[in-house]
Amino acid sequence: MKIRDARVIITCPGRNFVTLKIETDQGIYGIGDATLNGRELAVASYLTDHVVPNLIGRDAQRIEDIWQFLYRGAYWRRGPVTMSAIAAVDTALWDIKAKAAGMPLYQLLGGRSRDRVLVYGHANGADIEQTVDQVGAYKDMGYRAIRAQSGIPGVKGAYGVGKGDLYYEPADGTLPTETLWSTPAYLNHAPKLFERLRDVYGPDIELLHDVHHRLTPIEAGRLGKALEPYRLFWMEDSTPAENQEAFRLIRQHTVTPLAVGEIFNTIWDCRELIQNQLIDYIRTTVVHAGGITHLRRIADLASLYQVRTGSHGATDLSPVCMGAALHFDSWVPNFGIQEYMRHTPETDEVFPHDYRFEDGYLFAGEKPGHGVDLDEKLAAKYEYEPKQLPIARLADGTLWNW
Ligand SMILES: O=C(O)[C@@H](O)[C@@H](O)[C@H](O)[C@H](O)CO
Repeated sequence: MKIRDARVIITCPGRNFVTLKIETDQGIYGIGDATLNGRELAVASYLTDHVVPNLIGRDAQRIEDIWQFLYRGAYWRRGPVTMSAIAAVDTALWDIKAKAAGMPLYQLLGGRSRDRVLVYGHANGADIEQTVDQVGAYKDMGYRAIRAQSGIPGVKGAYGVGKGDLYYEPADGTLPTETLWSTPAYLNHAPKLFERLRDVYGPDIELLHDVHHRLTPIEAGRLGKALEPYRLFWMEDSTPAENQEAFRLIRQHTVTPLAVGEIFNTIWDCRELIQNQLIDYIRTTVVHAGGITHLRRIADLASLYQVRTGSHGATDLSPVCMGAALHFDSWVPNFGIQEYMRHTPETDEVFPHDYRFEDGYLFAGEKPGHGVDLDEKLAAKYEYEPKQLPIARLADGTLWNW
């Protein structure tokens, strides 16, 4: 089965998505997500200019060999642009293989390890009471696990606070929006949010929180300790993770479970975190960590150390990534949870799919492949719009981590 054609399709039904479509000489095609929020065109060019010419004429069934060719063959390894491009090819090829076999993708991976995929949604509010109401709204929609974020008095544009609708989207400007950050105000505020949430909703609902890389390791240890009485499912990205060793300090101070990995691209970014048991959940995704082929390697390493998966699933990952992730989640033995931020109805229309949400769970569909398609005519109506993620500064003007 030879690759006859491959091309990149960019569409912006409210936000930008980059999709790779690979066609074979046997009429079967597959699609893969290549979206890198705020840097979309870099991956599109990497694919169109450097990857696609290498794909034409290759055997579409040799997924592993093509992965190795793109990773080793470029000489320049790793990085979000390279790995998102490789992921798009890999996802499209798994889609093709599963379609050719007439099987949903999870069957090819080894079959189901579970019937349904536990997901968490995002509740956020301008203040604690609004977040409390939003958590209630998510509970009413059936969610069993909810990430809670709240505005902080005196901190303009604190992370995770949307503009009041279900479809929070941080990449909101042609040039980055400037937000403010104050660690002392945040550290005083965050435990109060979770104290209130446990008072209102009791001990059973799963609560999660994203620190979004804002703290130093010792501050993260302090926060984790302060949150212990409220039994979080996890505390996410509490400190930047370039220095994996930094997590040892956090671990020494708290038993709040730790999650990290949405900006990781390869197994090398998390090897020490996993092998030293410094985290509980690894959040790498299909799209940013080299596709199903590489994600499987990361999950297998993690399983040796009882680290479970918790894939990133924000709206800047397209429904193609979500579809592939759900097949992966249905199979992977050491599954933890899947993030699920809803896409807008416009996005869902551009990417018809057979996964569905019910009672706090997502269900991968039974169609051959990963079950997500792209309506190219509709996609063409939504032109690319340059949009970047915000930045954060301290009150004195120092650039901080957004
Ligand atoms: O946990 C998450 O989902 C967030 O960290 C993301 O929304 C992140 O801010 C975006 O994916 C950035 O593009």
